[in-house]
Amino acid sequence: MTHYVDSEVGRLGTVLLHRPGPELARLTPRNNDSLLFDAIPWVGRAQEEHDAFAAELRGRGVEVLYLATLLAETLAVPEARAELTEQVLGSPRLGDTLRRRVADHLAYLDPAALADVLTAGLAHEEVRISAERPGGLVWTMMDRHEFVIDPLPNLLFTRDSSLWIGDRVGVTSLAMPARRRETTLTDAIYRYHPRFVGTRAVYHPGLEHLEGGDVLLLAPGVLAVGVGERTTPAGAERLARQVFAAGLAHTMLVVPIAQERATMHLDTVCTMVDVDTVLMYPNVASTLSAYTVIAGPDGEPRVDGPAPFLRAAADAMDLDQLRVIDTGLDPVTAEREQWDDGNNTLALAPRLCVGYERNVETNAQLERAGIEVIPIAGSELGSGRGGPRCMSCPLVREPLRPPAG
Ligand SMILES: NC(=O)NCCC[C@H](N)C(=O)O
Repeated sequence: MTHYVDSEVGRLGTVLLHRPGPELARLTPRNNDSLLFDAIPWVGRAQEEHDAFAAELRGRGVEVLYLATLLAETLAVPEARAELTEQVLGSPRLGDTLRRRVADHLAYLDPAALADVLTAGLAHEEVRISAERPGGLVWTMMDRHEFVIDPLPNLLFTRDSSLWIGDRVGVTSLAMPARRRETTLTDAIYRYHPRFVGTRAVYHPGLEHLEGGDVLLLAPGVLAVGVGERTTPAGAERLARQVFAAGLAHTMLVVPIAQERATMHLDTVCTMVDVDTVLMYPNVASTLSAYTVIAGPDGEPRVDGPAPFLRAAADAMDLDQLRVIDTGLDPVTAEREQWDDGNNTLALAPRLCVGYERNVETNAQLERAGIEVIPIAGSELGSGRGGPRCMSCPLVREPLRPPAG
């Protein structure tokens, strides 16, 4: 099985999604902020919206892989099961007595049920405690609203926890505590699932912070990496070293973005909709800048700039200029639609993308510019602040440059 991605827009062949499940039902007004959701989603409706998104992809010939299915299949491999179980049991929050109770609880679960616990977490009242099997001091002193294993509601945003560059997978290094455990799951899937045997890695979670939503494959050999609330300058430098050493890219544009929630990743303000066209938040289009990083002769990354992002990108991509489509017509509409992930489109092919239907102005702008938009509902999915690009991790795209050999 060859997985290969060298652009944002080559015809999409295979994508990894996560159908939201019981982990969303863990969200409450007490924990939604720390779990990075802006509201409490209606779980059933979020699932319907997600199923409709997946159906649109399948209807256009895209193979949809589900993270929970891959995880359950991965957990059938004894080494993977042992590793993922040890990881959650290794939490210093548990203490020895509660650790034994949780270990017993997990030991009886079949792979699918264990996958549920690893994604939805384990609530205080779900641990089997009795006079013969006491919870000990930690369990007794715990608030009943606390989790023994934290849920992962942001797994929905598969874009951030892994990414593919060429034929290599990068398992990222997530910055926010609420998301860190996600990469233990993606890492295990790529290392143990039979589908990925022989896959080489270009990044791993022990490295500096880097999130997939910050990485755009502008053209074969040219990456853009946002640096802001999530990805750090050190993460961008590390990725540059890794991709240059592996021969996966020759140029990386490092793009500073505001360190705030509305612009948490580069793909919240800019996505590609054609080989030479980006959809961009107009309030930043003229001010975004970029440092151009290339591999020096000694292998050390060499840094130039900053220069205006659009200029630097066009130069790196060997274009006269990069075509820009604005989201929204006036600043207020633009700000509203950016917040609702208007910029966060998923390209299925050049000039064909998926976008949230609510971003009426943005979608009209795209259509006027000759880009077909497949509108999907996202009133519930969007409560986690992510759109179609955030909710998808492409594993196969038709190459814009055929793979060497
Ligand atoms: N690439 C993206 O912009 N992903 C959206 C992630 C949303 C999630 N609630 C987060 O705060 O990390």
